[in-house]
This record gives sequence, C-alpha cells and structure tokens, in this order.
Amino acid sequence: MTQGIDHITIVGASGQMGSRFSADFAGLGLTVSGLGSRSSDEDVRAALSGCDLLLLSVPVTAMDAVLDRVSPHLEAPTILCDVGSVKVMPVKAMLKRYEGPVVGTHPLFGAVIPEGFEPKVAVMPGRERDADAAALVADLFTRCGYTCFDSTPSDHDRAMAYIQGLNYTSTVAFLAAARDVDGIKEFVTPSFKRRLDAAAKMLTQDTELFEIISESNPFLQEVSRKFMSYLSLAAGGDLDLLADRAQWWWRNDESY
Ligand SMILES: O=C(O)C(=O)C[C@]1(C(=O)O)C=C[C@@H](O)C=C1
Repeated sequence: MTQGIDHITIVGASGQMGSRFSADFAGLGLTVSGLGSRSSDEDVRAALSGCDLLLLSVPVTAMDAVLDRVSPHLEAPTILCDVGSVKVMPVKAMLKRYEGPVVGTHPLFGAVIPEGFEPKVAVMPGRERDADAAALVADLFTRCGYTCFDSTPSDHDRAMAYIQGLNYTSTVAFLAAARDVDGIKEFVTPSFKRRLDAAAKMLTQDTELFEIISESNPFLQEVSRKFMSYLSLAAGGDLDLLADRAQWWWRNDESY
C-alpha cells in the first residue's frame, strides 16, 4: 500500500471531469500527469512509474480498451481508480486486470457544480483488502472540497438506476409520448414548463451520456419494472397512495 498520494496520473485528463480533477489535485500541490488517447506506450510507462494513483476519467464504454492499454504497466502499490457513473461492471473490469489496490468512485456531479449543491463522491474498495486505499482516495477528494461516503458497487448502481437511469428513461418516455399530441405546445403551463426546464440539459447536451449510463446499469430493468407497476397503480386511480409515498422526499427536515 502506498503511504500517501503525491503523484497522480489521470487518463482523460483533458476531458471535462479530467480537467476539473487535474486542477483540483494541482491546487493541492500534487504532481499530476495526463494521458489521453494519443499517448504512446512510452508516455504511459513514464506517467505510471512512481505514480501513487491512476485515475481513469473515461466513458464507461472505453473502460475495457483503456484498461488493456494501462494495466500491463501498472504495479502495486499504485492505486487504480475510476470515476464513472456506474460501478458494478467497471470495478469488475479493474479487478480482472489488476491485483494491486482497486477503488471505484463516482463523483455525483458534472464539470460545473450548481450553486448551493453539495458535491459528493461515492467511494468503494474493489476488494476487502483495498479499504485503506479507498480511505486514501476519500481523503484526497475530501481535501479537494468534496464530501465522500462509502458504498458498494451494487448499492451504488441500484440507487443510480433511479437517480440517473429511471430519471432519463421516464423523462424520454414521457416527453416522447406528450409530443404525439397535435398542437401541444400551445397548452404548456408553468408546472409543465418546469418539467421541460429540468429535462433540457439532459436532452440537449447529455443525451449520449445518459443513454450509456442507463444501459450500463445492471439494475435498470428491475427498476423499470417497479416503475411500471407504480404507473399501473396510477392508471388504476390510486393517486393518493402514490402521492403519499412520493411526498417522502419533502417530509423530513434534511435537505435532499
Ligand atoms: O451536471 C450535470 O448536469 C450532469 O449531468 C452530471 C451528472 C448528473 O447530474 O446526473 C451526470 C453524470 C455524472 O455521473 C454525474 C452527474
């Protein structure tokens, strides 16, 4: 196990999240090396020698290819870590290729953090023996100003199947169905406009991202089935029961 994290290499360092973390880590006075798709084997070797943490900030769909390139040059005690929006498959892929410490993380925010939003990072050790490495990674993100909490790949993906997966799939299904009504734009009300505003970024800038993270989440079908059973309750007229369950989000004093 590495004693501390001083030298970090980021794959995808020029991407939106990668550049955010490069700036964060450099701001802490740490040494940051960047790798990208055009890096040579020699660049990879040089960036990984003496590196304490290799952070993969790449799309979930690129994980296997990136791991194939970097893992031959990885050696304990370097910590291998990713920041993707799903965790079951990427953590499995990292464990398959690397015997050294593996840590999965999911920063629950994008490149621009909305004002008043508390940026949190879910952190999970790949194996039981990686708990110390996970604590070092959590400490690093905490020093950058993020709030860290522990999770596991399946607890994480089950929650994100709602927070991102069902959020996306129910939004596209709802808005696709509504647009089939001739002249519907004439009828837009303030409450419906709020719904459109909430969906705008997802459907104008982040569609590909949400498609990928929904499809890569192993719990999406399970939560879609549950959602359909709730929709059936609504169709059957049990709206008060559903509203009561939904109001849970606003019921206690804690902010969401
Ligand atoms: O900042 C945004 O608006 C984002 O889309 C970021 C967002 C999300 O809000 O779901 C998307 C993917 C990441 O896993 C985390 C956050």
